[in-house]
Amino acid sequence: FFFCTFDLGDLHCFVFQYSFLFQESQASGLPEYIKIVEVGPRDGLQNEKVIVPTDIKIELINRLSKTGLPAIEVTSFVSSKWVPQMADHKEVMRGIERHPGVQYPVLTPNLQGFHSAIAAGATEVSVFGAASESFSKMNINCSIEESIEKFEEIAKSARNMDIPVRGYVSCALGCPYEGNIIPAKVAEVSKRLYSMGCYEISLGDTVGVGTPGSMKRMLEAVMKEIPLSALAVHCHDTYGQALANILTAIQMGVAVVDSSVAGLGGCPYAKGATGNVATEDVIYMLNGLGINTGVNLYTVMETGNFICTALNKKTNSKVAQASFNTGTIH
Ligand SMILES: CC(C)(COP(=O)([O-])OP(=O)([O-])OC[C@H]1O[C@@H](n2cnc3c(N)ncnc32)[C@H](O)[C@@H]1OP(=O)([O-])[O-])[C@@H](O)C(=O)NCCC(=O)NCCSC(=O)C[C@@](C)(O)CC(=O)[O-]
Repeated sequence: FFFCTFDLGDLHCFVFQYSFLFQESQASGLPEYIKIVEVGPRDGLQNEKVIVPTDIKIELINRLSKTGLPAIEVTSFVSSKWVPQMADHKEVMRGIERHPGVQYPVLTPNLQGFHSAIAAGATEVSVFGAASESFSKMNINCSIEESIEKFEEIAKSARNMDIPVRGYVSCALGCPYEGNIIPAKVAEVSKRLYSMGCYEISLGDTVGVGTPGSMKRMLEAVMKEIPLSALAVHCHDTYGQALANILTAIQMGVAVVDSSVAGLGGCPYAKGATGNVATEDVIYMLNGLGINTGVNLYTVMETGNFICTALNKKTNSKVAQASFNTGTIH
């Protein structure tokens, strides 16, 4: 192993990296590599009450691009009346530096959003459906069936333009309006998104109510319909279960995890739900399991520090909090 010192604000911290750990995952049957999809600039910021200046959003994404993250969700091409924080989507999309090998997806709810995104230079989009009728209506103002029709239009145009499409299924472990959601419904919506050409389905615990038990039951149902290699999990941490839920998913073979720097976030249409699991905490856990992510924990922590300072709030990352308190990352 080796260690190095670094400055985080006034702090001098030590980073220990145990390279031998990376051989451990092979022996345990866990995936050797987990792809982290950073959703902080979109999911993390969309619920912020005060409008974050565009140059801060661009700086956040540029910093994240230097951490080794393979995918960074940039913004969403939705109505500014619905989500005012994302109104500067074009400027953000046009303003960021793009690093080779990094994907920069954006959310598009309909063809109007898709065309605006492409015009602004997007090269990957995500459609976002739900396994709950009520959430679909509250979030995108249409039923699940109507949303599928809109997503099919996007998928068709995207196919013609060689644009990859990712699909979200919100409320995969519970709905803020309907409560329990049956796994069969999640599997059904996931299958429809996958069948229309979404290369990956991200299963969203939008309200963060899931547990390892409900995660397992939901994944078992979805895995009957969709190859494991096309699944991702997207966990909010409202009930403090996100890391346990992610561990359950990766023990079942899921190798793509969404997370948000500093644990920022929440959905404007899921009242009370807190942010996504913190990227720092996911990386720390995966490092400890010997799973490679290619992401540098220290630079993500620095980026978390940058955005928390800009937003004048405390990080939600336990790893960042502990490192600030003790001056050490193990
Ligand atoms: C989907 C709409 C637009 C439908 O909204 P609508 O009102 O039904 O749309 P419409 O087609 O009737 O058009 C009404 C107006 O909206 C405009 N409009 C129409 N489409 C667009 C567009 N794409 N971009 C910009 N403007 C648009 C359109 O031009 C028109 O403008 P007006 O003539 O009144 O000036 C609306 O409901 C909306 O924007 N919803 C936002 C939903 C959202 O962003 N939610 C948060 C993200 S989802 C989430 O966080 C969950 C996730 C993904 O993270 C996973 C998880 O955690 O589970």
